[in-house]
Formats: sequence, C-alpha cells, structure tokens
Amino acid sequence: MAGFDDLASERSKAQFDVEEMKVIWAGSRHTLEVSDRISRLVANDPVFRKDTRTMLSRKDLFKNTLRKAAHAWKRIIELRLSEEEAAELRFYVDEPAFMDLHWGMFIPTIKGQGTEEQQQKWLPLAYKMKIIGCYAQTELGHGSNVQGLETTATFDPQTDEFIIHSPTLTSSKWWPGGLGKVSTHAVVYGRLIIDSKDYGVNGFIVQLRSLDDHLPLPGITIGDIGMKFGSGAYNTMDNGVLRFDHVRIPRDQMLMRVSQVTREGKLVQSNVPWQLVYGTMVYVRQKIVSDASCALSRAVCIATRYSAVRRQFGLQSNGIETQVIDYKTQQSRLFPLLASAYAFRFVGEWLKWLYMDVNQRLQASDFSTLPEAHACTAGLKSLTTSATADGIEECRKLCGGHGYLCSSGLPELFAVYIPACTYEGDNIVLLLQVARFLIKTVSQLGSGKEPVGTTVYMGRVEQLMQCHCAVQKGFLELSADLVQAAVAHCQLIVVSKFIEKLQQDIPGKGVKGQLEALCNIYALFILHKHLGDFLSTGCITPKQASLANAQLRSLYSQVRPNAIALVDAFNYTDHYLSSVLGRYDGNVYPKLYEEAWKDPLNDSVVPDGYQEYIQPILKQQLRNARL
Ligand SMILES: CCCCCCCCCC/C=C\CCCC(=O)SCCNC(=O)CCNC(=O)[C@H](O)C(C)(C)COP(=O)(O)OP(=O)(O)OC[C@H]1O[C@@H](n2cnc3c(N)ncnc32)[C@H](O)[C@@H]1OP(=O)(O)O
Ligand SMILES: Cc1cc2nc3c(=O)[nH]c(=O)nc-3n(C[C@H](O)[C@H](O)[C@H](O)COP(=O)(O)OP(=O)(O)OC[C@H]3O[C@@H](n4cnc5c(N)ncnc54)[C@H](O)[C@@H]3O)c2cc1C
Repeated sequence: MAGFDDLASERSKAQFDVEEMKVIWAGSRHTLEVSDRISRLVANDPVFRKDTRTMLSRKDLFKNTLRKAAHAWKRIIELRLSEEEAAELRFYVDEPAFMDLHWGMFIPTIKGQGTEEQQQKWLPLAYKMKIIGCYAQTELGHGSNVQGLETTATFDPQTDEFIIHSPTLTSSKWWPGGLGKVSTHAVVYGRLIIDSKDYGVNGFIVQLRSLDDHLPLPGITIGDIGMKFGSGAYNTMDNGVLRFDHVRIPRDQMLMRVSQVTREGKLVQSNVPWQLVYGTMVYVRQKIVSDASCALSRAVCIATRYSAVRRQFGLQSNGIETQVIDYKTQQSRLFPLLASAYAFRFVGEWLKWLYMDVNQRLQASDFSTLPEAHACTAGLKSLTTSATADGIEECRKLCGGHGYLCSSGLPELFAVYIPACTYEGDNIVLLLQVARFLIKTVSQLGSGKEPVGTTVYMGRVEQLMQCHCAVQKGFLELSADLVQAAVAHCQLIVVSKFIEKLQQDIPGKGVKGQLEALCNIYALFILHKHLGDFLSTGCITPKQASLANAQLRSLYSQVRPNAIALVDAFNYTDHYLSSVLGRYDGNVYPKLYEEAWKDPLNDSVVPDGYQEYIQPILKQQLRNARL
C-alpha cells in the first residue's frame, strides 16, 4: 500500500531515538504517560467523535458540544481524574467550549485576585461545577483599552452593595466565551465608583442566571453574539453579549486582593501592584504560547506525513514519481515550521516557569519581575500566535488541493486557531507593550546593566532600539518601527531558550543532534527572514548572510531523513489530528475517497433542487435546440 510503505520506509531512516524525543516533547516521562493514556481514552470514546462537526447546524453543533462537555465531566468524576488528567482530557476533546473559560480564566481569576475568604467561598463551588463561570472584560466598545471600559460598579453605602450597570450600548459586555448560553456567573470588569468618584477598573463576581431554571436574573440581558469565522470551528463556543440594568451584588463580591472597599465605602489599596488586576491575562498568555506549539505541531505533522506520501513529477528509474518532501522548495517552507514548533514548545516551558516564579515572588511581596513577566508573556503570545496562524495556512498550501478539504483537518484547525492573534490581547497592541518595556530597559542600560542573549540577535535588538527609540510620550505615540524591535526581542528570547534547552541533559541516541539542527534551522530561518534588519544594523556582513543561507540549506538535508520521526515524536493520535492526510498509516487515497461519500450531498444521486431549478433549464435548451 503506497502511503503506508512510504511512511514505513521513512520511519526506518530515523537517526535518533523517537521514544526519547517523545519524552522531550512531552516535558517528562510522567507527562508523556498521562497525555498518551488520556489522548487514547478520548480517541476511543465515540461521544468525542469530531468528523461530523462541519456538517451540523449551529444549534445541533452547540448541543453536541454541551453533550461532550457533560460526558467529559462524567468521565472525570467516574475515573477520578486528577486536575492534570482532566486538563489533558479537555485538551484532547479538542473543542472550544465554556469549560475552557471556566477552568482557564474564571477559576484562575478568583485565585489570583480574590482574598483568602473569597477563594474559600467561590473556589469549591467552581471546582465542583456547582457554578459555571466566564471572564467578562471586553465590551462592544472597548477590548484593548481596558481602562476605557464603561460598565460601572457603584458602591451603595445604604445597602452595602455594588450596583452593576451598563450605561451605554458600547458598555455591553461582548465576546466573553461561555457567556452567551451557559455560564451562571461571571467575573465582570467594571469601573469602581464610590461617592461619584471613579477609581478605575476592578473585577466583580456577578451571578447571571438562576441555578434552578437557568433563566437570566432580573436586570440581566444575555445572549450569543452570533456565528463566527468558518463552519464548525469556534462556533462550538457561546461567545456572548451581556447588559446590566442596575443589578445589585453584595460588597464582598468585588475581588479584593488588590484593593478593598470598607463598609464605610473607603477604598484601601493593599501592598500589591494594581497591575495584578491584569494578572489573569498574564496567566492565559503563557498558556497560549504552549497552545501555539500544539497547534503548529499538529499542522506540521499533517503536512509532513502527506508530503512524504504525495508523489508528483520527477519520474525515477524505478518508474515511481518523486515524493514532494524531496523538493527543496517544499523543505524550505516546511522545515522552518517544524523547527518553530519545537522552538515554541521550549519557550513555552520556560514561560510556564517564569509565570510560576513570578507568582512565588508575589507571595513574598517581591514584585520586581512582574514587568518582565508581562512583557515576555505579551510578546511571546503575539509572536507565537502570529507565526502559528501563518504556519497553519502554509501547511494547508503545502498539501495542495487536498489541504483545502475539511477531511484534511487543516481548514478547521486554521479557523479555530486564528482568533488567538486577537483574543487575550491583539498582537500589535501587545507588541507595543513590549516596546514600552524595551524603552524603559534601554533607558536603564546606562546604569551599567548589561543585556544578555546571543550576540547577533542581541545586537539586532539593540541597534533597532537605538534607531527607533525616541522619547515616547505614551502608549499611543509608539512608532511602528518599535514593533519591529519588539519582535526582534521576542525572537531573541525564543532562540536563547532553545539554546538553553540544548544545554540540559538530553538522553537518547541522536536526540540532541536533531534538536541542535532544529535550533539552527529556527535561528537561521529567522535571520534569513529578517536579513534586512541584520544587515542594516551591521550585525552581519553580506558574506556572512550568504554563508548562513548555505548552512540553512544543508540543515534541511540533515533533517530530511528524520522528518517523519520528528513529527511522530509529537505522539498525536489520528483522532486528535482529525486528518485523512496526516494519518499515522499514510493510507491517504482510499480514505480521501471514502470520506467524500460521507458528505450529505451524496445521500442522493440526483441532488435536491434538480427538478425545480435545473431540469427546466435543460428542457428549455432542449426545446430551443429542436426549433
Ligand atoms: C482548559 C485550560 C485552558 C487554559 C487557558 C487557555 C486558553 C486558551 C483559549 C482561550 C480563549 C479565549 C480567551 C480569550 C479571553 C480574552 O480575550 S480576555 C480579554 C483580554 N483582553 C486583553 O488582553 C486586553 C489587552 N489590553 C491590555 O492588556 C491593556 O489594556 C494594555 C496593556 C494594552 C494597556 O494597559 P493600560 O493600563 O491601559 O495602559 P498602560 O499604561 O499600557 O499599562 C499600565 C501599566 O500596567 C502595566 N501592565 C499592563 N498590562 C499588564 C499585565 N497584564 N500585567 C502586568 N502589568 C501590566 C504596563 O506595563 C504599565 O506599567 P508601567 O506604567 O509601564 O510600569
Ligand atoms: C474568539 C474570541 C474569544 C474571546 N474571548 C473573550 C473572553 O472570554 N473574555 C473577554 O473579556 N474578551 C474576549 N475576547 C475579546 C478579545 O479579548 C478582544 O477582541 C481583544 O482584546 C481585542 O480588542 P478589540 O476586539 O476591542 O480590538 P481593538 O482594540 O479595537 O483593535 C482593533 C484594531 O485596532 C488596533 N489598535 C487598537 N489599539 C491600538 C493602539 N493603541 N495602537 C495601535 N493599534 C491599535 C489593533 O491592533 C487592531 O488592529 C475574545 C475575542 C475573540 C475573537
């Protein structure tokens, strides 16, 4: 069987221990065991099938998502899964749903911004799913500009309550995931008003729906904001709209770790930086970086396996055409994405450590690394999601026409993934935050602080900052060129963390060698892509640029025999890949043909509508022809 033999032959060429590479990719033997076991549990459960998603109406699609979420929760309880195993199960169910925001934002917000008492009250309810929460920050009129939010939370000293209100149409909460049809509660971000004075944006826990009949509570208008990009895709998520008409909540439902409002209506600032109100966004951004490595590796796995199965032109002496993965143009498009997937995996590991380190420091009232954590999570979220969105589209193109079929898995992966460039912070807005951080850092460099990083990459950042760094008044005046410096800074971090990964103990025959090749491919690919920066800032000479290009091409040849094994190391099930082109067995053509007939359009040989619309035309033509 052609495809199967091709992939079997490719696997026999591997020059490294794939099982050890699986451990490196997973992060540890324990994590590999958990993800392997849970991914197969999901793959073997018919409730979690994904192949019909693009054929369902929005209402049927959403109802099926609720069915899957309920079944997932049931399995978590039945099997007594740990928090880690439950998160893996939600990940491999692979369907954006309210659970992501309940576990990924609502609970972390209460943990990060609630007092001990508030955590003791609300977390048990949330962990046991007695309430379902979402994160309601963005409004119809404001998303990036958090300080521009209009929802008000006015303290009423007569009743010891906050009055939550939507004063304008643009103050309607708009986009929060899980809000439209499912969540019973929300963390709502609004302007704290005490005695007519505006104290800026804070978080408030607000119940939205009755726990008895799920109807919206008095003063609450709530619904879904409508269909989003692509069929299936993110339409399994009920992104919602929410308006308040003077809804009253107890004073103790304002999240008060950062600021407290006393019974007398006095605002007391605690000793933590007010920016902790933004803390959930830092947490989610570091998660999104890891998600980027998953999404990109998934697309690369599909495109790499298909590129080894697909043969086109180049008839060889044995009468067989050439595998498209052997074309240098295919390699120059595909292998940098393979290298990027590994690079993002390792920078995501580091970012997770940085986030945990910042949190531990916060416990000790050490806020010194919070600005760097914000800049790194913002910048790396921006860099990795933009590269991943572009990379998934490139993988679709690498698969030719069949990449455009839903059965390839790539169109839906693209449609689900691309909002990552916008949610949790628009990517340009976040790069401007990095630029601000760099300006402040450069201004402090005079104090003898030396930047650290790989020379050529570091030089590029420094030079770009020198070129573009003017005294900026505020966020809005930052020049577009500074965004370039911000990107350069983030690419420096990615390369540096890949190099640091290689300095760790890496067991397994040939494993370190493959990672070194991928690290060099990533670094040289970025150098090639931004050659203008490196040359214009004098970081490299034209001769060096040409040597770098030659080295890059030679590295592609080094990776070529290992490409299939390198994507096998992601250890993805066919269920998770959900792609005829990316099947582990390479049995592409028979399965493509089989999938075609499953389309409802093929339920009848003569299509519905023929008699009404087509036959009259043909008959008329027939009559005309006889005249
Ligand atoms: C199953 C498990 C799942 C796990 C989770 C995975 C989830 C993956 C799928 C998720 C799907 C969807 C989720 C999407 C959810 C959302 O989209 S929530 C809404 C997100 N919204 C945003 O990100 C808004 C973006 N805007 C901002 O962040 C701020 O408004 C911005 C920083 C742009 C501007 O802040 P301002 O306060 O208006 O002004 P500045 O002067 O720039 O900042 C003031 C100072 O504060 C510092 N700062 C800013 N942000 C942060 C932060 N996040 N943390 C720490 N510090 C911050 C900034 O540096 C300034 O400091 P300085 O004065 O310079 O010292
Ligand atoms: C699928 C999805 C899920 C979401 N889930 C949630 C959720 O659960 N909870 C929640 O609260 N929100 C959620 N959001 C909203 C999301 O956080 C916002 O869309 C995001 O923060 C961007 O804000 P915005 O849409 O207002 O865009 P805007 O800020 O209006 O940006 C529009 C354009 O203007 C540019 N721009 C804006 N400001 C500047 C500036 N200062 N300088 C230069 N350019 C600028 C931007 O780069 C962008 O190109 C979700 C969004 C999506 C798409």
